[in-house]
Amino acid sequence: MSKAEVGLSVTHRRYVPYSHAHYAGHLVDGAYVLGLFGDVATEVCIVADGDEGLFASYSDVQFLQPLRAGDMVEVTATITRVGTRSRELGFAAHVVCRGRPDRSESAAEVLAEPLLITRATGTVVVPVA
Ligand SMILES: C/C=C/C(=O)SCCNC(=O)CCNC(=O)[C@H](O)C(C)(C)COP(=O)(O)OP(=O)(O)OC[C@H]1O[C@@H](n2cnc3c(N)ncnc32)[C@H](O)[C@@H]1OP(=O)(O)O
Repeated sequence: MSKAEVGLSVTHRRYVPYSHAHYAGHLVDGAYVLGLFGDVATEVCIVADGDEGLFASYSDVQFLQPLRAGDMVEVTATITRVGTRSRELGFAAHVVCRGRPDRSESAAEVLAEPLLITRATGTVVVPVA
């Protein structure tokens, strides 16, 4: 039986390796964050419906701030609508720690406030219960 309900959420936290730097200033491509959203959506589907689910579409994606190699990023997916087999999810990615190369090569700090870098809305589809 489905446990899907509005408000159910899952959070993942991950270090962004320097191997993923893609642009000047060690910026990471936007697709990297969408990959993280896919992973956290998968766990939502498992928790709610006992299946990995399939990502059907994004209705909105906003890249609000850059993500950089060396960041510690937290991604959250929250169910915002429950259909028969579809579940609409709201996504947010926040940087919680960031490097301080001005201090030393490996210096880094916890940000005073998590920095919202990406927001999205998407729909996953699960099998019939
Ligand atoms: C968790 C993350 C996983 C991934 O990242 S997987 C990798 C990327 N995704 C894929 O490869 C998926 C490829 N797409 C598909 O296989 C199919 O395409 C779907 C399984 C997603 C849907 O196909 P079908 O099962 O035949 O859909 P239907 O029976 O027409 O509709 C079932 C429910 O799904 C909603 N829906 C279908 N397509 C979309 C869409 N494009 N955007 C939003 N919703 C969609 C409908 O409305 C309905 O909803 P209601 O059950 O609540 O009534």
